[in-house]
Amino acid sequence: MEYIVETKNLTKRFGKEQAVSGLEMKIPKGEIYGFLGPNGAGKTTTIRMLLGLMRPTSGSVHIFQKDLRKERIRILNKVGSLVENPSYYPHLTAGENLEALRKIIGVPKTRIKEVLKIVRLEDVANKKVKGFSMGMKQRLGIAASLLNNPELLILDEPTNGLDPSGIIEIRQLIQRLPHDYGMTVIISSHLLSEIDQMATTVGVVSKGKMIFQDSIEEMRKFAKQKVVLKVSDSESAWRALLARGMRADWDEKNITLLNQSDENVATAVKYLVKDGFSIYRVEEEKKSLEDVFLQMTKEERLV
Ligand SMILES: Nc1ncnc2c1ncn2[C@@H]1O[C@H](COP(=O)(O)OP(=O)(O)OP(=O)(O)O)[C@@H](O)[C@H]1O
Repeated sequence: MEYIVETKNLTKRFGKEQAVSGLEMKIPKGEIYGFLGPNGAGKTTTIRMLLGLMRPTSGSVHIFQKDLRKERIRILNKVGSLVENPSYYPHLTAGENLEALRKIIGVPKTRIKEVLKIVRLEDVANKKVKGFSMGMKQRLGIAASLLNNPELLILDEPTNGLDPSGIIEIRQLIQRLPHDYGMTVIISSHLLSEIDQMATTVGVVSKGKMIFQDSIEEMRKFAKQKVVLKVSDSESAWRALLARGMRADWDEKNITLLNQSDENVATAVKYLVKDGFSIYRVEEEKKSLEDVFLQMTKEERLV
C-alpha cells in the first residue's frame, strides 16, 4: 500500500503533558482523511508536526514516502494547508489577495483564475474581501492553499464557525478534489457530523492516541442496530433466555439481544412464547455515527 502520509510512533510532549502519543497515521493516496477527536485531543499538534511547523519529541513523519526531517522543502512544496483562520487585506479584492501570495510562491499568474474556479469564487474575483461572508473567506483560504497545486492538502477545522450552508459548500468543494485533481486531503474536526459525508477514511484521536483508523464503512459497522424486546415480567424473561444459552442484556425494563441476526431474534421470540411470556414489542434501535464517535472517545477503545 502506498501511503501519502505515514507517521511512526509520532509523539509530542509539552513538559509533562503528552499531547500526541505514539501516533501511527496511515493515509493512502486519493483519500479524504477525516481526522477526528474532541477538543484538546492533539489534532492541531499532529498537523503542525506534519507541516514541519513543530518538531516531534520522538517518532517520524513520512510524506510522499520521504522523511520530513531530511526532505522538508521538497515535500512541503507539494503540500497545501489551511491551519488557522486566514488573514487577508480586506480592502483588496479576492484576486489581488491571491496575487500577493502568488508572487511569494512563484507560480504562474494563470493559477489565480484556476484556483478561484475550483473554489467557485470566480464571479467575485474583483470584489473586495471585506464584504465576503465567513464561508467565502474560508473558500478563499482554500484557494490560497491550492496555489502551489498541492498533492496533499491539510485543512485544520476548516468548517469552524461556518453556518450549515457554508459547511455544505466546503464539503462539496473538498469532495471533488481527489477525483478532479488527484489530491489527498486531511481534514480535522471535532464534529463527526461535519465530515461524515465527505471522509472516505477516518482517524479518531483521543488524549493524543489513535483509537480508531479505518474506512468510514468500517466505522459505520460500529453503528450496529440493537434489537430491544418489551415483554411481560422482563427479568424472568431475560433469565429464561440466558438459561437457554442466548446472549442478552437487561436494563430493569427491557431486554436487548446481543446478536441481532434475523435468526437469533426469531429464536428468542420462539423461546419466550414457549416459556409463557407475552411479547409487547420487538423494536430496532439504531445508533448514529455520532453516537459511535462519542462512545469511542469516551471509552478510548484501543485498536
Ligand atoms: N504550545 C503548547 N504548549 C503547551 N501545551 C500545548 C501546546 N499546544 C498544545 N498543547 C496542549 O496539547 C494538547 C493537545 O492540543 P491540540 O491543540 O493539539 O488539540 P486539538 O485536538 O487540536 O484541539 P482543538 O480542537 O481544541 O484545537 C492540549 O492539552 C493542549 O493544551
